[in-house]
Amino acid sequence: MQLHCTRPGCSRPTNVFPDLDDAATLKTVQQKFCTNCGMPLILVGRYLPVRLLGRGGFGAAFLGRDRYTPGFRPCVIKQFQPSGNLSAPQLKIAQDLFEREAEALEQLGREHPQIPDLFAFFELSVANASTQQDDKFFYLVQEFIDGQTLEEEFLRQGKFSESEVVKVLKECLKILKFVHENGSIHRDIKLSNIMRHRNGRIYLLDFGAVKYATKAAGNANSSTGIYSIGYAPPEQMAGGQVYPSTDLYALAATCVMLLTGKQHNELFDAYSNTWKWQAFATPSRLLAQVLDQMLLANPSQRLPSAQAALAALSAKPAAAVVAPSAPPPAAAPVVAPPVRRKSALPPFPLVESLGGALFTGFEGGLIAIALVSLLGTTWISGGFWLILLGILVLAQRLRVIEKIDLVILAAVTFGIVGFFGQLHRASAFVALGSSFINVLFLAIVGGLAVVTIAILFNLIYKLISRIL
Ligand SMILES: Nc1ncnc2c1ncn2[C@@H]1O[C@H](COP(=O)(O)OP(=O)(O)OP(=O)(O)O)[C@@H](O)[C@H]1O
Repeated sequence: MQLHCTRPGCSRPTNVFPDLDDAATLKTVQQKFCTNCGMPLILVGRYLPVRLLGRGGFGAAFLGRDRYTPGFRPCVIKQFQPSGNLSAPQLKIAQDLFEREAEALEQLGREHPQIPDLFAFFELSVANASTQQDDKFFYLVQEFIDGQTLEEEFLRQGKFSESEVVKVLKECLKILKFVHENGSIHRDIKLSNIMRHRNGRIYLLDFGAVKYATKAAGNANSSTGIYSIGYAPPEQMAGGQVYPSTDLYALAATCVMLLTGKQHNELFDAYSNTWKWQAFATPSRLLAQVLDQMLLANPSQRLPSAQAALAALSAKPAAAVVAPSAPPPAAAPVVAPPVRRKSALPPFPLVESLGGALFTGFEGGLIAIALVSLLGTTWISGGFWLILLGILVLAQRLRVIEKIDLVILAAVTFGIVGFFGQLHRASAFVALGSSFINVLFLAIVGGLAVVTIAILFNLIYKLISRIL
């Protein structure tokens, strides 16, 4: 069996112990030490670090096994190292803070199914041969989530669809609502701290509060450094007070990366202090409004809570732009991005509307053929035709169907009408016959007609938007 040394900087951390392949020996062996640096490998006699998962500025995360459970339950062992050379009183503060934050994490993990359970927290004093002093290490052991972080998914697949982003956003907001209502703030929401279990469930990982504990001991007056650049809002970057809305900003920054497939430095214009993400994605108006409200630089103007963001997401688009009740931003520490003058009408991208029109026309032609074939040229078939067309337009507008769905749906309908439609009964189309080619011809003509109307409509629409 392989055990991984947790001493930072150990030059040969991988240790192989063939005798530990035997489960009975693994359960009873007293201790094993790193063959390179002498660090004890079986932590508090129980947890076995097996593999390094990642190393950050505050320590490292290891995949571990719990040898006190029958199946050697997998777990994640997180190691935090207080920054700098701390004096004895500073180290004491670090210990107290770490303990307090671990208690908060224990409660959150126990009570919320989408926050990993905390199994153990402990500190370890290990002699350091080169300094002749004891090194102190802090460990948290928590539930292993068998899945992938959104960062891994993002690097593999690129941008997410709008519905995937909305799912992630809503799930995280619900978890944050619980976290905030319990008096905690995550402080470090980002792609690598959101995980999707293999069963699809979203988890929130890595509460920065524990990092805060180890850092704050070094500089009790500052909260600097407990954030990730690109995700953290101005108040956090400036080392100021953090609020629940600090987490909302970071979550929205995460979502715009997922929506656009771009890194935050491509989406944020530091010169004008504004987000430019809408140049790379055209989500529904409601989602765009909510994300923009979460991304406001001034915390007093930002959506104030996860509950407010969830409510805004299920509100009608116009309601989402209403600013939250907040104190006036007179003495605001940060500059809010300039409010863009928006047209009273929603954006209507030309390419999207032409695609939609082509699809609607194509489908309209096919549905007309099917209905006339089945019901004849009656008021009933006309009424059905209008209802079905209305549903199609609405489904596109609400983005229930979009992009590749349109092509698949058009192909499926075309196949059904072409192969199974009783076309010969359509008196209006008898002249054209019921062959496959004629169906295609009719559908294309229908599509082109609607495209022409859509172009005219778009021109008129733009004209009205400009006047308004
Ligand atoms: N509870 C967990 N279950 C499964 N994997 C985890 C868990 N916690 C962390 N990981 C994995 O370990 C990796 C490293 O975690 P860690 O929190 O140390 O780093 P990070 O979040 O990438 O960096 P930083 O410390 O800068 O925030 C994560 O990216 C994730 O893949």
